[in-house]
Amino acid sequence: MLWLFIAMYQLVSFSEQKDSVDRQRYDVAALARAITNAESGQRGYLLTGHTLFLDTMEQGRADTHTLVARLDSQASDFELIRPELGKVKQLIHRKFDVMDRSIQVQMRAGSYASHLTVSKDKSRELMKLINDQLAQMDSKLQHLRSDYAQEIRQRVIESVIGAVLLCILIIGVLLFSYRNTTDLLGQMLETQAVTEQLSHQVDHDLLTGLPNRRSVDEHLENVFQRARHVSKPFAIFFMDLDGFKHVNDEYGHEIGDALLIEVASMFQRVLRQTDFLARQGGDEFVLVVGSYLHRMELVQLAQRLIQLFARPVIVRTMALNIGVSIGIAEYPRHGKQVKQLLHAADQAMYVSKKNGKNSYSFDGE
Ligand SMILES: Nc1nc2c(ncn2[C@@H]2O[C@H](COP(=O)(O)OP(=O)(O)OP(=O)(O)O)[C@@H](O)[C@H]2O)c(=O)[nH]1
Repeated sequence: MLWLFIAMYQLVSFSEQKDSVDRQRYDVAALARAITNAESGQRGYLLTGHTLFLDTMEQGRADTHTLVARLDSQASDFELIRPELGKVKQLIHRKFDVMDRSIQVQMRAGSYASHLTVSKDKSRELMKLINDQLAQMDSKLQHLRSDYAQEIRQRVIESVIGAVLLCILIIGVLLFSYRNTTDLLGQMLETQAVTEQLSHQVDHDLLTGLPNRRSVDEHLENVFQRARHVSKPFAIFFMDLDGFKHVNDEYGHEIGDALLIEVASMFQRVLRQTDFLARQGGDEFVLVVGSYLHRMELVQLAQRLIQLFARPVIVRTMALNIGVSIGIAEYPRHGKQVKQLLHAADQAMYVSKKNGKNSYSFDGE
């Protein structure tokens, strides 16, 4: 990570230095042009005598001074060209000296003077020396530029490798944390499933899967509160199987268990979704009819339940003859409290037993 950071920092730094070298080379080339312009102005004046050319010469001189000053100020960054720059400054000074003198002679002579040929040769020689120094400067700068370009290439490669490694690292970390998260999620789901199973076991009968006695109390309390609020009746069916002990005694507890499971599903098949069926214990079941309009509905339901046992119940190819005795208590007719109603339904069930079993009775009737 630190390596990538350093490589990128150096990449930016070398790019800036390369740009700086390019600017320096541009100035060197511009300096050569500025001196040539000044010289052209001088020649133009010497040949034609037009002072207009003196302006060109002065412009060239001014540009030359500006560029020399700029190269000088930047030379601290480019120590390697300082010797050539020093020589160029001296040569330029001499060059402009020669040019100025030839102009003054021309002005005084008033026409083309013969000695100007000497001055022209000197000027040419100086220009050649200047150009040689400028060429050397440019060559050094060009070398420096290719060194920087090489460094930049190197840093680009390092940055790309660093970035790829960083990506691999990030992906690795993400995959690792994803795996940990999934494991954690799996454990949480497992814990949740175990918790749900445990809470289901607390409220349900293990054999039949029906709600147990504990749930009956809870459910009845809710139904009772709602019924009190909206002043609507509800009914409790207390159901006890007839002849169940005989099945146990004759075929064993295992068949008795299977019969209880079968009876639970037979009951569920004739009930509505709003009815609540629970196993109270042993061969006793409680049914809460949460909503009905007429007592006749309760009678019909009780008859349907009894009718279920009109034929033997088939359990593992065995035909078992049993029945069901039902006691019914209605709210608010048979009691205004849950306990009272449960007791009333239980009592009514005993009346059915007494009346010959496999029948239903309403409390007190
Ligand atoms: N197989 C099995 N038997 C159970 C279970 N719980 C209670 N019993 C038995 O169920 C029987 C219930 O007794 P009773 O209600 O007197 O039997 P019954 O033959 O239906 O008698 P009546 O109600 O008078 O008709 C007892 O023998 C209990 O041991 C159970 O979970 N599985």
